Amino acid sequence: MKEQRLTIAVPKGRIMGEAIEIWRKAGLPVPKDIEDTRKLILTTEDGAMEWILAKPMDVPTYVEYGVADLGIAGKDVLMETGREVYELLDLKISQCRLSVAGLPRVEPKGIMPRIASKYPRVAERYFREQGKQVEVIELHGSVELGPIVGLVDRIVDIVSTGQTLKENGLVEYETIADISTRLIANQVSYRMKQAAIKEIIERLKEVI
Ligand SMILES: Nc1ncnc2c1ncn2[C@@H]1O[C@H](COP(=O)(O)OP(=O)(O)OP(=O)(O)O)[C@@H](O)[C@H]1O
Ligand SMILES: O=P(O)(O)OC[C@H]1O[C@H](OP(=O)(O)OP(=O)(O)O)[C@H](O)[C@@H]1O
Repeated sequence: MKEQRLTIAVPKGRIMGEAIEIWRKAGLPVPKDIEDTRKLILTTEDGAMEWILAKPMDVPTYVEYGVADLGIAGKDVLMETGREVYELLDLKISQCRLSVAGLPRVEPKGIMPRIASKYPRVAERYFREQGKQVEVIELHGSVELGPIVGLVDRIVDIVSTGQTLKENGLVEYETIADISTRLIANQVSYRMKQAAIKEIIERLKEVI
């Protein structure tokens, strides 16, 4: 594996813990001190892999441009960014769904209902495919606030346990997609570093 040193873009935040766990279970090297450092680039002790710690939504960007050979990204992020990367493996972690939600028993108003989302492209596409004209308003978090404060009629957001919706008096109307975390690759790296990448895939497959 030494001749084929790999760089992987890993999302900071909730996926990272689970990704580290699956990586360790597969017997793959994880940089020392990864859980308690502010450093953004870390190398494994054997020098075989470099880990770039990125914002979840930015992981496919590093991979498409080839500064990372591999990446770990939610299907939601892949759907939203539409980056040209190969999706190699479903890691089956951080499982959730992307849904349409809103206040109970309240129908969308007007000819252009408003939709709030951290996923504006996914939301646009979903309603367009349904033949519905909507105005999508991009928010960067706490999206559930949207319908409560009267900003929007509906939200498109991640639902996992449903607790956030419930505690904020919202209900789920439709599921757009089931979401889980994927291993992705740069298209050129996948060809040039095939041996090292395949070894990682095989080891991960054994523990998924
Ligand atoms: N409640 C949840 N339960 C399970 N998985 C989730 C949940 N929310 C998000 N995810 C998955 O985890 C990924 C990363 O979520 P995380 O909250 O760390 O990112 P983020 O909100 O985009 O982070 P940041 O706000 O720091 O950019 C998402 O892209 C999605 O695939
Ligand atoms: O169904 P649940 O288990 O309650 O999980 C769903 C919540 O988790 C995510 O939010 P996150 O914690 O990432 O915060 P955010 O609103 O800042 O994105 C998502 O955007 C929902 O708000």
